[in-house]
Amino acid sequence: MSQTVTPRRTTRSSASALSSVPAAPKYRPKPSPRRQLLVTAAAGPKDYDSVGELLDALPCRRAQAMDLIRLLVPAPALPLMLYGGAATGKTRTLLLALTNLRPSQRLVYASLRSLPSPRALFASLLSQLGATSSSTFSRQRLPEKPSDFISALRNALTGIVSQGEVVYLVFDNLDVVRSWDKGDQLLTLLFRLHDLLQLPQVVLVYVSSATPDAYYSMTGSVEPNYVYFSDYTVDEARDILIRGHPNPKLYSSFLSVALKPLFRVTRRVDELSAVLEPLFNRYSEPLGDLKAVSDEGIKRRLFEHVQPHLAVALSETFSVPMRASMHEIKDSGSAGKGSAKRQLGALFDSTGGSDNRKRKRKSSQASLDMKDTMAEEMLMKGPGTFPLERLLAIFQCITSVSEDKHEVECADNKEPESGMTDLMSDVLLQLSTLCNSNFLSKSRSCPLESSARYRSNIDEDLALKVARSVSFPLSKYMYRR
Ligand SMILES: Nc1ncnc2c1ncn2[C@@H]1O[C@H](COP(=O)(O)OP(=O)(O)OP(=O)(O)O)[C@@H](O)[C@H]1O
Repeated sequence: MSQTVTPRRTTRSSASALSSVPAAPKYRPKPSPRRQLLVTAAAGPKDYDSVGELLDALPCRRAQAMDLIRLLVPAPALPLMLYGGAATGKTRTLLLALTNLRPSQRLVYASLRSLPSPRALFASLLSQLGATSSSTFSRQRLPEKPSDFISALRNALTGIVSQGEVVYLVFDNLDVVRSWDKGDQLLTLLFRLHDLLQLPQVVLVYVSSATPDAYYSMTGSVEPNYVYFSDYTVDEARDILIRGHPNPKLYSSFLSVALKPLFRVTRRVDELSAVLEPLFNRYSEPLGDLKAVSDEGIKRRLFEHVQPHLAVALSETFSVPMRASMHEIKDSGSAGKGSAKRQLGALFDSTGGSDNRKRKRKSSQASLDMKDTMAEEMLMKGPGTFPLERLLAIFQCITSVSEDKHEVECADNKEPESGMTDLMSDVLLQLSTLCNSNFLSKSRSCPLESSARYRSNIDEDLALKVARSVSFPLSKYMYRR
């Protein structure tokens, strides 16, 4: 029965309608009878229970799971793209939805984040399809050229689908490919696979933290169906964390004090769970054998007990992993250091670093008033964007200040402070980590410069805390009107 169902083809506008469906089950309209039928059809005769179990295992991702079950039904199924921010449950939902489909299916899964090159990707796919173990492909003869890869892939897939199996070919963390050498060419190839393979029993699934717009210039001839994974709200994160907890009542009262501050630092439910678990043990310590909070007084006592540990957890969650030693940072040379330091005082202002002191001296009361109004307007607009060069310049200044302090400490035979010794120079890696964790977001590029611009999503308090953790005197350099 499921074979005859052809999934609806979404357009970009219907995709955005999809994306606007709230993730929380309570807001989702009841599925129509037709939709329920499709779900049951996809799940197979005895599987209604397992669809329920599947949805239970995916708190706050009910809408996406239902869409996936419907859209993954073979065949022919159009390619599918799952997109949304980091750790929004894309992989988890997809893999669980796939396990819920009929048994005669083959999953070929490539996480591009863990593969270093196109060649490694080709090798992984072919080996999962059993093609590399056959006499036709020895390890030395793995295809280098895309055309050889396509023909090897088609051969391997044809053998499998001719035996009645459906193959799901999943490309997870697709956005990573954009940073590969000739990544655009590979992406074009991956998006054209549907046309190149011409195998309706092969369902292509792309998973990306970048939005579909990021791939406009390289889309294939068939537009995929889209499923959007919105960021979790704090309430959704709370629902996910409480699910399956052995003491949900006490955990819930703990989360009411601990979750919000941590949620400002990370929205990843896996990270939150890891940080919260030991804190919860601390929180419940004063209760002894008691399993619940009986009144507000006890609640307050428990909060006071956990508060210092929460503060430590917050500062630990802020600290960025650091790898390189100060010796590596010294490679940037001392010649540029002086000039970098001279600029430092103006770098954190809201004007992009332009010096407006001279003009200020001359300003009349009217122009001061106008400036105040503009400042207010800027505040209302929120943080502006900045180019990568500006971030690099700030980073260089921070490392040069840290380096100087380190040198003074060494000269005084003092033990250097820990944060100072390991500021790393790999700023691009940090930039990507910051973007992935939503501390920075990539904004639209400037039409004149045509280079990417970034926006900081953190507030001043957090910036000051991070600066403290690396002993950088940020407040000295903050621009105040
Ligand atoms: N709704 C949820 N219920 C339970 N766990 C979840 C949920 N959403 C995410 N997680 C957990 O968060 C972690 C990240 O989830 P997952 O890898 O599916 O996210 P993703 O969107 O694919 O992330 P990325 O884009 O970084 O690859 C996993 O440990 C996963 O189990």
